Amino acid sequence: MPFSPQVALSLDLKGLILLRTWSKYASGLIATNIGVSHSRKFLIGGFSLGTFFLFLLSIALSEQLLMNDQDRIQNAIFSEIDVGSLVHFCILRSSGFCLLSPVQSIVILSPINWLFPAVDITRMERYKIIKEVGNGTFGSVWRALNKQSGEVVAIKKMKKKYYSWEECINLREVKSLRKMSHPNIVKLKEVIREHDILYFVFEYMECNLYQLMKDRAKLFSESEVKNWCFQVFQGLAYMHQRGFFHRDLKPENLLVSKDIIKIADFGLAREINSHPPYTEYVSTRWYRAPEVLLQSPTYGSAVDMWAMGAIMAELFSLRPLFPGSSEADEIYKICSVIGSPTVNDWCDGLELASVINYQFPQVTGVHLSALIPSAGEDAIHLIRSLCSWDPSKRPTASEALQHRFFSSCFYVPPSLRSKAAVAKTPPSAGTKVPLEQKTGRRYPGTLSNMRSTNNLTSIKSNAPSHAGVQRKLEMTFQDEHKYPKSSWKQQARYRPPVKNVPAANYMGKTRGVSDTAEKFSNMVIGSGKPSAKSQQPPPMKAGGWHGQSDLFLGRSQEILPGRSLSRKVAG
Ligand SMILES: Nc1ncnc2c1ncn2[C@@H]1O[C@H](COP(=O)(O)OP(=O)(O)OP(=O)(O)O)[C@@H](O)[C@H]1O
Repeated sequence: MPFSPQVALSLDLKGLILLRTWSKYASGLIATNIGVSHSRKFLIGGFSLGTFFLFLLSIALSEQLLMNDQDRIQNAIFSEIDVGSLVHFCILRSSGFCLLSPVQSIVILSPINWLFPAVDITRMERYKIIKEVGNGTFGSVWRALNKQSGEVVAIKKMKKKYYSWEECINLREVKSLRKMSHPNIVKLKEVIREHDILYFVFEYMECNLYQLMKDRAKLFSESEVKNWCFQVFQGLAYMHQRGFFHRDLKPENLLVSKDIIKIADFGLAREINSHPPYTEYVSTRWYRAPEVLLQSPTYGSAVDMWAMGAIMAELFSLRPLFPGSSEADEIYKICSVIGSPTVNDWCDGLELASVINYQFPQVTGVHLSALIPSAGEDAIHLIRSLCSWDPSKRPTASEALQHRFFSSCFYVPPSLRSKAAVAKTPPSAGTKVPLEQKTGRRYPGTLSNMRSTNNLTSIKSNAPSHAGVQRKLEMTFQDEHKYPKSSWKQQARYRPPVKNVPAANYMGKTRGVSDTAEKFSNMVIGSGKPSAKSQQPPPMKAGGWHGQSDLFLGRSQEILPGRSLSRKVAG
C-alpha cells in the first residue's frame, strides 16, 4: 500500500507519540526513553522502509483503537502539543534513527519530558476527590487534588451523560471558556469524558460570593464591594469585547479566593453575534433583566450589567434587591424599587409588554439610598444606571469601570495580580470609611418587602421573623401549590440554601475524603431526561396570589409565555 511522505510523516509522529504515551503510562520516564531506544534498535535491525511504514501504520491504527478519544479532544481544545514526542521525532528523523544512544536519549529527553509532560491515557485517575463544594443545576462541583502536581482543582461533574465528544465540544461552557483567558474569569484547565460522564477541571476557588454574604454578621466595607465589582467588570469587559455574554450572573457564580474574584459557570454563556431568538434562557430570576422577563427575542450583554446592578446592591445590603417569587412578582419587585417604566424610560419595554398583553403595575419606586443606606452616592448612582429599564441606557462594562465609584481603583496587570493578592492590596484603593461597624443581619428580608413600611432603619434593627435567605426559587405552579394565596406572606420567606452547603458541613456531618470519593464514584447520573425545571411553565399570573401585587394590579393578569421559557432553580 503506497504512502505519501505526508502520511508517513504523520503516522511516524503519531506512532512515536503513542509509543511515548504508552511507555510513560506503563512505567514513567525511564520506560519512555527505553521505548525510544527500542524503537531505534528495531529500526537499525535492517527493516525495509515499507516494513517500517507498516509498523507505523499498525501503531497508528492501534492508537485509533486504544487511545481514548478524550486525548484527541484534549489536544483539539487546548492545542496541547506533545513537545517531547515532537522532539523525539525530530531527533530520530534528522539523525537517521541511529545517532542517539539510550544514555544520550535519557539525558536529552528527560528535561523535555519534565517540561512538557505527555498526555496520559486515563485522566480521572490523576485526581483524588476530596469533597463536594457545590451542586448546581447542571453538575456537582468537587474539590480535588491533582496527584501528579499536588494542585488543588475544582472538578465539575456534569449530571447529563455525554455519549460523544461532539456533544461535549459544542457545550457553551467549553466553547466560551476555551476562548477566554483573564484573571477574573475562572480557568478551565481540562475536559475529561470517562464512561460517558463529562468532567470539567477548573482552577479552585475558596468560596462564592453568596457563601460570603450568607454567613456575614457585618456589612462589607465599601472598598471590599468596590474591589470585587471592579474586578468583575474587568472580567465582563473582556468577555463582552470577545463577543460573549454570561446570562446567569449571580453571587453563586462569582468565586472568591482571598481578594481575587472570578466569574464562573459559563453554562449559559452566549455569543453576542449568535442568532436570536434565544429560546432556552434559564437564568436565575432575581438577577434577570426586565427585557428577558418580558420575553424579548433579542437581548445582549446588557443583561449582565443589570445582574451586576442587583449584585452590587446585594453586596452593600446583604439582601437581594429584587427577590421575586415568580416572573410576574419579579417585575413587580423591580417596579416597586425603581418605579414603573414610562415611555421616556423604556419605550421598547412598553411595546414588549403590550405584545404579551402585560400591564405594568403603576408604582413610583423608592430612592435607592433609602434601600441601601450603606452605599455612598457614587455607588448608588452606578447601581441606578446599571438597573435602568432600558438596556441601551445601562453602562457597558468598560463604561462602568470608568464610573467615578471606581475613581480610587487602579488596574493591576495580570502578571502582578497574585502579588497583589498575597500582599492584600486589591486593585481598589477605596479611601472611604469602612461601614463594617454597622450591624447587618443575615438576609433578614428583602429590600422591596421592606419598602412597604418606609422605615428602613427600624426594619434593619428589628429582628426578622425569618432569618436566612430563600435562594431556591420555586416555579410558579410549585409556589402556588405550596403557598396558598392567604399564607404567601408568611411562607415566601428566605430559607437556608441547602444546595450550596459544602458536603462536609451539611447537616452537621463531616465526611472524610475516602467517603466522599466513594460517593463521587458511585453517584447515579441522570439519564439526561428533561427535568421538571425545563418543562414548559404554565401561564404566570401577575397579581393573584402574589401578595402585594394584587393591590397594584387590581386584577389577575397573565403573562403568556410566547416561547419556551423555563425558570432555573437557583442553587
Ligand atoms: N472553580 C471552582 N472552585 C470552587 N468552587 C466552585 C468552582 N466552580 C463552581 N464552584 C462551586 O459550585 C457551585 C456550582 O457551580 P456551577 O455554578 O458551575 O454549577 P451549575 O450546575 O452550572 O450551577 P447553576 O445552577 O448555577 O447553573 C458554585 O456556586 C460554586 O460554589
